[in-house]
Amino acid sequence: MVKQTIQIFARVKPPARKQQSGIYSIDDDENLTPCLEIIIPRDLADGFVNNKRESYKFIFQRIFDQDAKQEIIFENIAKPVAESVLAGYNGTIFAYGQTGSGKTFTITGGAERYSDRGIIPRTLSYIFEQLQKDSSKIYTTHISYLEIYNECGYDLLDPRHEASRLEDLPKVTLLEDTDQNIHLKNLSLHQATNEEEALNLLFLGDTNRMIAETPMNQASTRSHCIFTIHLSSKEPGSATVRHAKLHLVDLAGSERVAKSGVGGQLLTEAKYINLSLHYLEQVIIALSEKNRSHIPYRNSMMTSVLRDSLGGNCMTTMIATLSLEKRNIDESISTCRFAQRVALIKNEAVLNEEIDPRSMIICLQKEIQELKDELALVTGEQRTEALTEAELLQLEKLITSFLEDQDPQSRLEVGADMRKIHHCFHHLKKLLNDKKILRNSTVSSEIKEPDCQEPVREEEYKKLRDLLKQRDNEINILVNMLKKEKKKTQDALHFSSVDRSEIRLVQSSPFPPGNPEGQRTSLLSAPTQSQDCSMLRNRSSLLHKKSGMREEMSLGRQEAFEIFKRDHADSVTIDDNKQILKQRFSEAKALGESINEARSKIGHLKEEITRRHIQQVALEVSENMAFPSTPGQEDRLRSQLEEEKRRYKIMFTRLKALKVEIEHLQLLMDKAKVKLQKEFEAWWAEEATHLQVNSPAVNSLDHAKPSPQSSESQQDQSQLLSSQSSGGGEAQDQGTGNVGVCALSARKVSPSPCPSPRSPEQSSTGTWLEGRTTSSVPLTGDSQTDSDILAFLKARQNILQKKCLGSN
Ligand SMILES: Nc1ncnc2c1ncn2[C@@H]1O[C@H](COP(=O)(O)OP(=O)(O)OP(=O)(O)O)[C@@H](O)[C@H]1O
Repeated sequence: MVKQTIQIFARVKPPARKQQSGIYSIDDDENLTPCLEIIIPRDLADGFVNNKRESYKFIFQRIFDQDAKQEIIFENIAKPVAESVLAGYNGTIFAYGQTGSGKTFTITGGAERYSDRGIIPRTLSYIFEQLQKDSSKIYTTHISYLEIYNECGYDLLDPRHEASRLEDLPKVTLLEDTDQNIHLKNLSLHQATNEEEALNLLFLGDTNRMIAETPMNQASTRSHCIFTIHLSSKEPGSATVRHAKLHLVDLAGSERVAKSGVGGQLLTEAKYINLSLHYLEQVIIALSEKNRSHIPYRNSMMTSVLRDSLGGNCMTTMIATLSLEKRNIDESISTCRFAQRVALIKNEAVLNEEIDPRSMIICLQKEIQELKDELALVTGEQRTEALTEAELLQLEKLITSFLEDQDPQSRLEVGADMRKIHHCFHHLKKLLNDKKILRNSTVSSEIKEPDCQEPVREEEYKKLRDLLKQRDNEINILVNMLKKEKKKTQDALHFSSVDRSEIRLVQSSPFPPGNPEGQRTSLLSAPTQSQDCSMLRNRSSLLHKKSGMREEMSLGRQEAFEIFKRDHADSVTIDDNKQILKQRFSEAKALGESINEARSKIGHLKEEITRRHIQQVALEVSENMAFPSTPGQEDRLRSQLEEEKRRYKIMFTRLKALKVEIEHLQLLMDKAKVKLQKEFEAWWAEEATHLQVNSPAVNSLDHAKPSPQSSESQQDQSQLLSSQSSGGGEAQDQGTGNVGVCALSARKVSPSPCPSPRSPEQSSTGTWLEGRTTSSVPLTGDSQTDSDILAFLKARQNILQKKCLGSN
């Protein structure tokens, strides 16, 4: 058992804007306990008569200032917890802090750069790396991802679900067994056999979370997310299994409301906006008070799920995330105070071992049989009828195989039947006697043998002796040769088995340049390819389904999306990541080629060394004399071989790291795309509604719909579409009099007066609907599509207007 208080760390987020100095200071003298001092600016402190304190000090295990990199956070906070999980203890890391203070950044990571990976992906990477290294145990890893919003649990990893709202995800409920253990009903567990599979699950959960988020529920701020790695380990042949869980928790924003509103005191206790955080605080207070017998875990779902992590069987770590800006001072002090209380909580972590039921059943069945046999013997329940011929034959076979078995532990199992036991003894006696007689007869014949032989001459003896000696020498040489060859084969086998698993990745090169998406599967090792493909399929269909995006976009909508994408702030990140991906792919391709070269060089060198060896030994055997080997040449070959192996290892390690980076970048890009599409859909819907509300013409379109279009108008329409899709220089077209049809249409659609000049024809026709609607606006007759077209035209016009304004 390991007794430990909850470890508390603080992380200060870099400020969004240039920070006024002097709000906090960190004292992290190595010999002292690290201390964070928050200094209240004078103007704030003066305003509160009752609270003249100007600074607050808080002690933490360690404080990470603004410049602390994600890697440092992982190494210092998460790695020790991951290590205890690998040893079989439960672990929890939770981030606590106000909205925007960096909880998600710390736990999951930033969405822009690979180096911004947070604790979850880094921990997965570390755990799978360790599992690969340890061949003494059989490990199984499962992942679950739970979101708690408004006291309801949702399974973020349900792959079948095509939810676009949080409420559509499977609901997770709590069940408590008679031993008061909490079980989560409906929370799916997914096996992950390697890092990639686990990362795909993280991506699936994050995407579900993002898609389900609406401005109303603001899931990231108001909900808690618990990503759990379930690890089981077992030694081969043993019935004991160890189970450990690692919860990585991103809590909701810890904002409070002041009890007495504006006039209230700064820094006094205030209520949480989020109810389950309020219950979490109650649990923490109860646990930190001595002699409290009742701990109110059951008040909320989150405290019930994290029951073991808080004052139970778990190694728990809290990260207080702080956004130390002037306006956040009170929230930051609340966070630190909360952490100080948490630090008082003692946990007792034990190894969670249990007996594997299947192995247990086999052991018990064997024991029962043995006991039954013993009982039959003791109670004298014996059979009297003679054994049949078949039974006797069967018994003799058993005895033969028992005698032939080299294992000293082997047993002759005949059951609790005295007839069989007696027959065994008889048969063994018979065998023994037969052997004795045989031996006697051989010895007597051996003694007689010399009598029948002629006396051998002295000379012949000498010759034979020499020949024997020579043969002995030959045999010795050959045996040595054989031993060396055997060792080499073993080495080669070992190396090639390492190679095979490693090079699988290299062999699946080449990486066709310029198509990063298509390269994803080529980077995956063979056994997981099918799984990954299905993951990818899931992922891409998720992009469409989850974002509510139609599989097929109309041309207009596509064009609007292109413009939207181009102007979106995230497009820079996506482009940057695309560039980085391209670079990484070409680096991986080059590395793959070099690795293949190194591998074939290693093969040639090995062949050369073996060939030389065989030649030399063969020469020695045939000439019956030792030839001095040429050590210079062989040493040279060997050192070349070592050098190539070293080079190979270095390149391979780099390729592996590249592979992980590429996978991660692809996930980041996928995520960014989902976000972009989601935002586009929202904007599109908003534009369409706006248009429908503002323009009576759209409503009247429904009535005009069924009129079949003339071939002329159809031609108009196709011209219109082609001009739309050619895109680009609409703004210039306006000025040349060669007005683009879209621009013209857009002017017509606009419910508000367009800033661009109207043609006399347009002025005379009045509103856009009058007269020319169906011939110049590309309507299809389908109300949904038509409203899409109109929304697009409107949006397009808005953009053009903005552009005009911008250029003016
Ligand atoms: N240490 C950091 N370094 C760089 N950027 C950071 C850091 N911490 C947070 N950020 C950035 O600050 C923003 C807010 O962070 P984040 O979303 O992690 O906050 P949060 O506490 O999870 O908020 P919420 O409670 O709303 O989920 C993000 O854009 C994030 O990338």
